[in-house]
Amino acid sequence: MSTSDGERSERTATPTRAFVPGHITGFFSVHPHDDPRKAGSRGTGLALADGVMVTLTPANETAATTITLGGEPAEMDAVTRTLDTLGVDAHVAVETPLPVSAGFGVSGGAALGAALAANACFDLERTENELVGVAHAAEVTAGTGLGDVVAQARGGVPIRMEPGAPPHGALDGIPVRADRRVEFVSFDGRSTEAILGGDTDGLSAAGERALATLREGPTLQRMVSCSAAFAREAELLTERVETAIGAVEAAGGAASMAMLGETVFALDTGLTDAGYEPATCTIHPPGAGIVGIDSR
Ligand SMILES: Nc1ncnc2c1ncn2[C@@H]1O[C@H](COP(=O)(O)OP(=O)(O)OP(=O)(O)O)[C@@H](O)[C@H]1O
Ligand SMILES: CC(C)(CO)[C@@H](O)C(=O)[O-]
Repeated sequence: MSTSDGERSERTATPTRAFVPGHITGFFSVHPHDDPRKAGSRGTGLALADGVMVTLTPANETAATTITLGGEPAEMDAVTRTLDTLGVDAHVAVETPLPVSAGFGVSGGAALGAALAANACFDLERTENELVGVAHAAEVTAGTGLGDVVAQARGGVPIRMEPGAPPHGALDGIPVRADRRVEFVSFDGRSTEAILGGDTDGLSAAGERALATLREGPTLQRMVSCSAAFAREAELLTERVETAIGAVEAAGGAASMAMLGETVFALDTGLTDAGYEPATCTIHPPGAGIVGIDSR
């Protein structure tokens, strides 16, 4: 029996929270398509225990969707489009310890968190794949990402074998320990929209080569070395990123650049051993999900 509108609104007044892991892309290739659910990227990345917490509160009947990032009013096209597609208006509070526009997938995380929280809060009765599809399409259309949402929904060390949201895309992954340490230093942000809006042919060719090499021996170590080869071939490195990756490698570690930000990530204590003072984090094997109701 379907739920009546009255019953539905009774069950909707409570704020709902979703957690989405951060996601560093190591390498990627761009695969456009007219249907944003089929568009996306191939590549690989790391899902991180530092992520995006989204608290969604239904807007009252006259109010439109509003977003805050770290308590400040913010525009996030991917989030707005997600809620528009789901046909709901809400206040979306996004909290994250990660820097925005620095290669950690904050916009994709906010969109996916909003989709999951809206589904619970408004009793929308969508499946996980449907919600991932809505958030992925919103992120692709906004121009802020191609593969973060599907990777964040999965967790761990996802390999994006085929582009797009379910059922179009295909994901695999590299098995890793849950508490595997990752370090990062973020020098500056970089506009994902600007890079994706430019010529991506050379970058995509380098991404396809990196994926082929990774598939010959899919390990975490190789994921990072393929990422470093990609970053160099795609000519995305800035001087300070190149210097930091070189310093980690010289100290015997593995590092690369987080796409798309001026950020270096390293396995274990790679950046510390090279003399940097990095932020530390761990790989997060589970994917995104609802974490509870905010009863305040
Ligand atoms: N203070 C802010 N700094 C940067 N971006 C902001 C800010 N507030 C809102 N935004 C919005 O957040 C989104 C950031 O998307 P972007 O894809 O650049 O970053 P990301 O998702 O954190 O990382 P990446 O795509 O590099 O992994 C954009 O839609 C931008 O308009
Ligand atoms: C385009 C991208 C690097 C932006 O973070 C990511 O979404 C990806 O790997 O598709």
